[in-house]
Amino acid sequence: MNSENKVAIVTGSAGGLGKAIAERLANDGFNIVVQDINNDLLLETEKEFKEKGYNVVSFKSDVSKQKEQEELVNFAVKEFNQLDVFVNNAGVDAVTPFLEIDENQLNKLFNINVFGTVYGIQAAAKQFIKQNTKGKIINACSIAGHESYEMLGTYSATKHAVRSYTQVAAKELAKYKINVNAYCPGVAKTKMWERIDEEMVKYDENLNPGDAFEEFSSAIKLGRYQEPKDVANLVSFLSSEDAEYITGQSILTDGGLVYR
Ligand SMILES: NC(=O)c1ccc[n+]([C@@H]2O[C@H](COP(=O)([O-])OP(=O)(O)OC[C@H]3O[C@@H](n4cnc5c(N)ncnc54)[C@H](O)[C@@H]3O)[C@@H](O)[C@H]2O)c1
Ligand SMILES: CC(=O)[C@H](C)O
Repeated sequence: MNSENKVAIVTGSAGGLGKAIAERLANDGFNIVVQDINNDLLLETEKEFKEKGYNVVSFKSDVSKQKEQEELVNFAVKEFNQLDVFVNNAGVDAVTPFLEIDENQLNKLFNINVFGTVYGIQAAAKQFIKQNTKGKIINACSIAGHESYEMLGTYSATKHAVRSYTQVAAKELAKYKINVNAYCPGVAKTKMWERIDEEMVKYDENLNPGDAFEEFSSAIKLGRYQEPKDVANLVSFLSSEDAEYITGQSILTDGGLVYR
């Protein structure tokens, strides 16, 4: 294995936090595989990154399919010969009162946020074991993995499950020198929060567009909402040798919102 040319996969990286994470890891010197289900946006991001001089390839797939997570890892290894970091970033949201949670919502959110993360951990870990190298797996959790939010019940439950799988995978995979951690962002202005705000406003006649986002953000002690680069900074650290002695942790990066 070539320690000069480390390779990272970032799922859900056509936009939002995943794109910022992929760009930061590229600047850290990683060869990057960007992955997303949104092919148009994915190709745009790949083109933009290539123009910036990053060593990047793209793979369109659905993280909720076990076989496609395996194919993603195989693709990375075919392109770059090895895998060092796998970031399970892809995720989806849903906003409803508890009494309106239905089968479709449960299936969609658990399939992508939870099953997708499990399949990603498995595919990456099997590759690290085959390579006989250390490896780092980093999952997208959330403040909602530490605290359960009204109107975000299913989403919060999926992020609690991600925290749980992060712990158990860290325990079981430690013997292979695989670190498994998670990042827990707070409130970042991505497409996800645009959708959450839009839905929350629909359910509350006292809210105007932008109010739900402002309400959540107003509790942040450092006085500003999260930028994608704040999240990328943490993922960069968790991907580095400096994080070698950290495993099983779901680390908050939220500007002072949830205290654990
Ligand atoms: N934005 C926030 O404030 C915030 C806070 C805490 C945690 N998070 C978590 O961070 C991660 C990224 O969030 P974001 O705000 O960038 O979201 P986003 O919606 O802006 O981007 C998510 C990306 O994932 C992709 N995706 C969705 N389903 C997919 C699938 N089945 N397979 C592959 N790709 C898929 C989307 O196409 C999109 O490009 C998510 O896991 C989210 O839960 C976000
Ligand atoms: C979207 C998210 O995870 C938090 C609730 O901001």
